[in-house]
Amino acid sequence: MPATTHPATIIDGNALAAHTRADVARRTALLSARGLTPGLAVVLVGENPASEVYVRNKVKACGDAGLHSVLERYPATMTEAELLARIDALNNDKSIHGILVQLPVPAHIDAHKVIEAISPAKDVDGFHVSSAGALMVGQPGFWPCTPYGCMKMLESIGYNLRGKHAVVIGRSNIVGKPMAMMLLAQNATVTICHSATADLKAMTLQADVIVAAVGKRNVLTADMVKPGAIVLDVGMNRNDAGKLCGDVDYAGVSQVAGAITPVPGGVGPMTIAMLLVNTVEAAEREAAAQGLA
Ligand SMILES: Nc1nc2c(c(=O)[nH]1)N[C@@H](CN(C=O)c1ccc(C(=O)N[C@@H](CCC(=O)O)C(=O)O)cc1)CN2
Repeated sequence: MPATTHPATIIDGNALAAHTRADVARRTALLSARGLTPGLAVVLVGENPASEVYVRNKVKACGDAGLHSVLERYPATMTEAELLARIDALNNDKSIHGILVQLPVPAHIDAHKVIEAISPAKDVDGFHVSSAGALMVGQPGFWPCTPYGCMKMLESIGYNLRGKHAVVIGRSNIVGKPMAMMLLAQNATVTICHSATADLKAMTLQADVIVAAVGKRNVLTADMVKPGAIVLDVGMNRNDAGKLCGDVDYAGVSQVAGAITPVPGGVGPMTIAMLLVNTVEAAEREAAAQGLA
């Protein structure tokens, strides 16, 4: 058994998201007073029940913060060409500053092609190759909402990443890779682990910060965590009782870690809050381009 310290500080994603959304509401009010209301288009193709919840929450969060939003829902039979045509129309819609296509899309649609069709200026998910490239080279651009939210959570506890060892478990384009880039930009030493990592425990035991983003429960257990480490759980899974849980064995790890994010109520709410931040940012850039700033 690992040495037990004391229960970890819980990083409350709901509270931080509420605070972040209040700041978005303030920025939105300033823009609206100048005649430019930030607008988000959310496109959902098919009937994935989890996606239905997420897009509803995104639209509600927009309304609560004073943003304009449109939800475009299409049947799973929508063709890729039809979806690309809708994105083209939204790219040219002056009332829309941010566009997202909820993932996953049905199998007959190429998600990469769809993401690349979104104008980089409206890519508030931060998934476009231009956005990924900008993050990689430290240029202004939109950061993917989930890792961006993780960075805000670290900031909220005043954590200084300089010289710290961060281990990211997972190498997806929308979480693991951008997460590693963001940690690196803050001068952390970063290790990316994945399904072919020979000895995951040997890696995580060295980590001051661990981000678990695999999509599999109990990927990180208490014996894999150095006492006092910061643990961010990006996973969204169901346990045997059907209850929502993350990638981390929360009960065990929270006895060893210095701080930890819960699931639910951790990184998830921050994903939506950072989407609003990116959308208001896109609108602010447009306002500046129009000389309204
Ligand atoms: N176009 C996108 N698609 C997807 C993204 C994304 O950022 N852009 N991320 C995920 C889903 N997602 C947002 O879209 C998301 C997932 C979970 C949550 C959240 O708040 N979860 C709650 C629990 C919700 C529940 O009870 O089911 C929590 O963790 O507290 C927000 C957003 C994949 N697709």
